[in-house]
Parts: sequence; C-alpha cells; structure tokens
Amino acid sequence: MHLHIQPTVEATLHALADYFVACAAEAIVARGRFAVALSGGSSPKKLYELLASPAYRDQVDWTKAYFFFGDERNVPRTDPQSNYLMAKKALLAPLNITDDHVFSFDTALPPAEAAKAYTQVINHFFSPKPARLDLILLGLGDNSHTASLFPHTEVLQATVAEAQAVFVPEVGMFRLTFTAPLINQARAVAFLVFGADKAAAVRRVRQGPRNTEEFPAQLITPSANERHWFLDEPAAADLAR
Ligand SMILES: O=C1O[C@H](COP(=O)(O)O)[C@@H](O)[C@H](O)[C@H]1O
Repeated sequence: MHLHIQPTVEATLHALADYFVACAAEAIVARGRFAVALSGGSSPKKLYELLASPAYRDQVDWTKAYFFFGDERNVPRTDPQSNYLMAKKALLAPLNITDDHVFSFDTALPPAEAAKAYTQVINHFFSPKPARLDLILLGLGDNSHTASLFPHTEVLQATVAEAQAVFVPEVGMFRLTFTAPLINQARAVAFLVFGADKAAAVRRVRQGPRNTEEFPAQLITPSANERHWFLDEPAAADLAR
C-alpha cells in the first residue's frame, strides 16, 4: 500500500499523472499494451484534462492504450451524468483515441444485459488469460463507495470477477460496475481523493474497523499487486500518521 499525500489538488493530480505514465510505460514494455479502467464521478475530470495537456500527452504511447470503465451510470452516452461522456470530452477526444481502443458499457441495453455484455467484452480482450487490467483508477464517495460499490447493496457480495448491474436506492438509479474481485485482480489500483468532505471516508476506509457493508472501498485489497492512494492534505487530514 502506497500513500501519496500532496499539499494541493494540483500536486495530487500531477503525482497520479506521473504514476499513470509510469504504469503505461511498464505495461507497454512488458506486454505490448496498456489496459486501463477509468473512474467517473466528480474527481477524475481534472486528471483526464491534465493527461491530455501538453505537459503529459507526449509521455504515453496512446496508440498502445486501451480504455475501460470501472463503473457507469445507467444513462444514455449523451447524458451529462455519463462517465463515458466525461472521459470522451476530457481525455479520449483530445488525444484522438480511436473507438477500437475504447470499451464502454452499452447503456442502450437493459442494465443486467449491459453488465453481462461488458463482462464478455472484457474477458474477450484478455482471453485466454483472466481479465487483469494494468491499472484501475478509482474515486471515493463521502459514503465510502468506490466504483459503484455502494453501502448495503447486493453487489458487495460478489465472488466472481465480472461486471454487474446494481440498483442503488441512495441515488435512485441502476449503476453498472466492476465487482470487487475484478478490481482486485488488476495489476494496480489508484485511488484519487481530494477535499475535506472526503476526510472521514478516507479515515474509515483506511483505518476504521473492517465493515465492508458500511465502507465498501475496504473490499479493494489487491494484496499481490500495487495499491496506491493519491490524496490532498484536506482529504488526508483525519488519518492517524
Ligand atoms: O470510483 C469512483 O468513485 C466515485 C466517487 O467519486 P466522486 O468524485 O464522484 O465523489 C464514483 O461515483 C465513481 O463513479 C467511481 O468511478
């Protein structure tokens, strides 16, 4: 477990962008391609914009990068809530990533079918090996959810590495998400969390008693692999150090 605490949001974004670049380079040298799962929500947009900026865009061989999504809102791809749309605007379009390098949930399908189809897409990409993303980017909600693993939802019981659909009463909609076993078999995961409103969740997930129903991000324990947390000082403020 690696903890990276930076004084500002900007420094936090740069630290994760540097890690992203290193991960991509290592994967491309080792396996000839870089498979990354993007996160959604409010936090990662600035990271994507930074990666697409002149400071970073030439540091990755994007022709060898393949993009997946760790979770998605069950909305059309044109909806402002769509994780795909946000990533498309902030990262994929500015870098001219071609559609054959982008694998997103088909939200035109009913949720359970969309999850099943996405599981097949992922497994086919990695076949015949198990689906092992090189890097999964994650956020953390103030309720301790990550990806769309929300407190007290059925998907928390998942034992299979796949994508699932889950109705989340808290947000009143279906979400599509990687299960914890799928996230945990990634080669690396990186949480990006900033802001004082996340400090309590960061402390509970990292240092609280184990209670994965209340604090689902505790399910993310890729013990054999790299687990990184990129935090700004306000998000890290409640941690015992
Ligand atoms: O991993 C993730 O976390 C967020 C929570 O992040 P926030 O920045 O919106 O608070 C989640 O909702 C998102 O979809 C996911 O990919």
